[in-house]
Amino acid sequence: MPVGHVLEFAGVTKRFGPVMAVDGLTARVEPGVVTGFLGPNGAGKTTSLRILLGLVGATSGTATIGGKRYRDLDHPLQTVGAALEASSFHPGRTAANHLTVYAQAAGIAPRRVDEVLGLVGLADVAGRKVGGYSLGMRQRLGLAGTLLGDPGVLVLDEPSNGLDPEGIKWIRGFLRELAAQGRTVLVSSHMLAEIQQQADALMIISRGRLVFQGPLYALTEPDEYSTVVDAPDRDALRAALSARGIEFEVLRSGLSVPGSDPADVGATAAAAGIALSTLQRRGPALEEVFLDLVNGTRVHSSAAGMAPVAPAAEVPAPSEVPASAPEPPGTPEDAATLPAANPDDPEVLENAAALEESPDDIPATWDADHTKTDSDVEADEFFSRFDAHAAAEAAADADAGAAASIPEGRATTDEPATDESEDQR
Ligand SMILES: Nc1ncnc2c1ncn2[C@@H]1O[C@H](COP(=O)(O)OP(=O)(O)OP(=O)(O)O)[C@@H](O)[C@H]1O
Repeated sequence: MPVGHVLEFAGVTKRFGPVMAVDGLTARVEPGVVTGFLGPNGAGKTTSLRILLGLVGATSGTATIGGKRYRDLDHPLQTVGAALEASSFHPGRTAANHLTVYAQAAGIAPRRVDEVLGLVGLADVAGRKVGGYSLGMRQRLGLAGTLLGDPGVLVLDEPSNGLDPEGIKWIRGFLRELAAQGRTVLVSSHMLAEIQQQADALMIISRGRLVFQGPLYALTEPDEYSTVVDAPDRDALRAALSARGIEFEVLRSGLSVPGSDPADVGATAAAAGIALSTLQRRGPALEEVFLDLVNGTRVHSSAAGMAPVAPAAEVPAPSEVPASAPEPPGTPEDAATLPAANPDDPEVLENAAALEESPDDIPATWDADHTKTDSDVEADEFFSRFDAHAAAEAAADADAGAAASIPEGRATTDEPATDESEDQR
């Protein structure tokens, strides 16, 4: 069974020129539960996750997985599965083909591709090109990719985006199951209503700063709750509460007793022989609490002193932002995330060559609907580095006179491909 790890953000700060994307984020994510990473658009969630995954360097502070930075992990793909965008797949490749490339590059057995596609409900469409997939299907494929290495940590950026209600229900159960197996599951979202259904614990950020961390129920304080009680004989109920010195407000729907426990109110009514028609606990609307936290009008003790105090300045578009500390190309983080390819494997080379497919192979919907995102660029970079690596290795082998010893099987995998799987891929 995969082992979950604690994720730790320690004073993480990231500046993009004048934009403070993440501002001293200190938080801890525990295994065994689904943790929601919540914040409005532009709050700094994706940047924090990218720092955790070594895709971008922090200006200061550290983010670790089981005490190690991503680049120091011995087996990154078997430790962390991450999906930061649903659309970072090449539209001209099939789902199975895509995952096969990743699996081969990481030395993961090809049968795992079929397993994970089955787990996310894509087995029947594994042979279809991803360009024809709906957003929800691409989300499922992203999730399948994260599971390839059977990792103990899952980091998912807005995984419910584009899912229909049935898909949302499915992913909720699926993530809970993964967490129940002891994995660490961190899921970002900008919608409380969505994360409320999925997560047991919450980390909320606003303008790059932590404004809450803890279990969902701790979002509100116990004294913010009241008991709403009513009886067919409301006058008798009022008299019984008053006789005990219990203060209440009169609502249309009954009597509201602030800061009380429904059990105590019920016992008072029972002692006076009053039958009740309503006995309910009511709290503040979580959506209001969330908005107050992100607007800075409510400060929670879990993030005391860290909440934003002033409205954010207008944020320039990324393209207008001069990079004060540009990321060096080919950082050690990049190298660590690039699994070694086996250049001798004919299928690896064939897969790499498939990327050069004619644009006619790409469904028209892709061109019409899709704008290239950072993640697409990352995917392209991944494959181009993959190709370059394979070509360099092949050239080195040829120089050494090793070309004649090209193996026929898959040196990076532990089982031969079947005819069926070859056809599908
Ligand atoms: N590469 C970049 N260059 C400049 N600014 C950036 C870059 N990436 C992010 N930002 C800025 O950093 C801030 C945080 O962005 P980030 O994408 O982390 O937020 P988010 O919480 O994930 O938002 P969303 O929910 O909209 O995805 C935003 O102001 C954003 O414009």
